[in-house]
Amino acid sequence: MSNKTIAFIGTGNMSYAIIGGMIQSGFAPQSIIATNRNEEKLAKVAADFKVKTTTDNIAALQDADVIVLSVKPQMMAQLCETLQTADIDLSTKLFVSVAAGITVARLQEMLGQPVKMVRCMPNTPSLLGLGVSGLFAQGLTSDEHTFIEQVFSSTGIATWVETESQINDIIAVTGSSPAYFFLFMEAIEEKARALGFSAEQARALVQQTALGAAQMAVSQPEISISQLRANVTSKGGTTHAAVEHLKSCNLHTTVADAMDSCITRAQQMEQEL
Ligand SMILES: NC(=O)C1=CN([C@@H]2O[C@H](COP(=O)(O)OP(=O)(O)OC[C@H]3O[C@@H](n4cnc5c(N)ncnc54)[C@H](O)[C@@H]3O)[C@@H](O)[C@H]2O)C=CC1
Ligand SMILES: O=C(O)[C@@H]1CCC=N1
Repeated sequence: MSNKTIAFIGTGNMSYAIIGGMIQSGFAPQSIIATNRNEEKLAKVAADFKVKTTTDNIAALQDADVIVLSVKPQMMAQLCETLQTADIDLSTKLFVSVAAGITVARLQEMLGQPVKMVRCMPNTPSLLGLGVSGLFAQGLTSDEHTFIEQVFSSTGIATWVETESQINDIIAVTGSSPAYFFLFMEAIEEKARALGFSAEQARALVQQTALGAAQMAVSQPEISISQLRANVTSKGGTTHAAVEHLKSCNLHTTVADAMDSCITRAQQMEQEL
């Protein structure tokens, strides 16, 4: 494993998940710095992962080789302004932004110089080593490329895209999509409760079924997902009735439209921020 130090600036949900995945896969806690302006959030990261923590972004910037910018997109300009005014040579650092809707060119503008920048679009299952991260960068050394790949493949699957605009597609397909699955689970859970199952039973039933379905897809790559569905669906049976209802409500089109809304929103943010 590389001896680079990596700092996560703005360690909230997403960076917590990435750090968790890194620690689980063997990164040394002392090579990771987590910052937040909120001491309570840092106390949890320190207790859970034993990484270094600080509320001082500039100290983290000073001490790290790789800087992951992980604040909400709307907070990014303000953060970059403080980093830019620190008396530190930013050209010696490798930056990674996990923010949706801010281009490399705009991030460089926010930092006041053409720093080396990786766009990364991770997702929260990274915490369990089951994440997906889309990566885009230009001009990395092979050492930098290897390090970034080590970090993000430690949290699950890491996949490089050729054009920056594909990062917006990755948001729709994997960055935001855990929420689509949770929404579907919420809907089943809600109906299970309406049918009389206790809250505890409803939760256990829905999560075990989601896990089982995902695990069946993962463990049998030779079987298409639509075939796995067909295997549950007896002709003229109960599943058929439910699936036909979902199809009659245009589920496929609805999902595709939702993913287009996700991409459109990322493009709008690129203009706004
Ligand atoms: N949550 C998700 O599923 C995903 C999020 N992202 C991206 O990750 C970024 C962070 O999102 P979340 O982790 O969900 O947000 P979050 O709000 O949970 O975390 C951001 C943290 O940054 C801290 N913060 C804000 N300004 C700061 C500053 N100047 N210095 C130090 N700390 C500061 C906040 O206290 C907060 O805890 C966003 O840009 C988002 O687009 C990307 C992929 C998935
Ligand atoms: O909702 C968002 O904007 C972020 C990016 C992908 C997941 N969460």
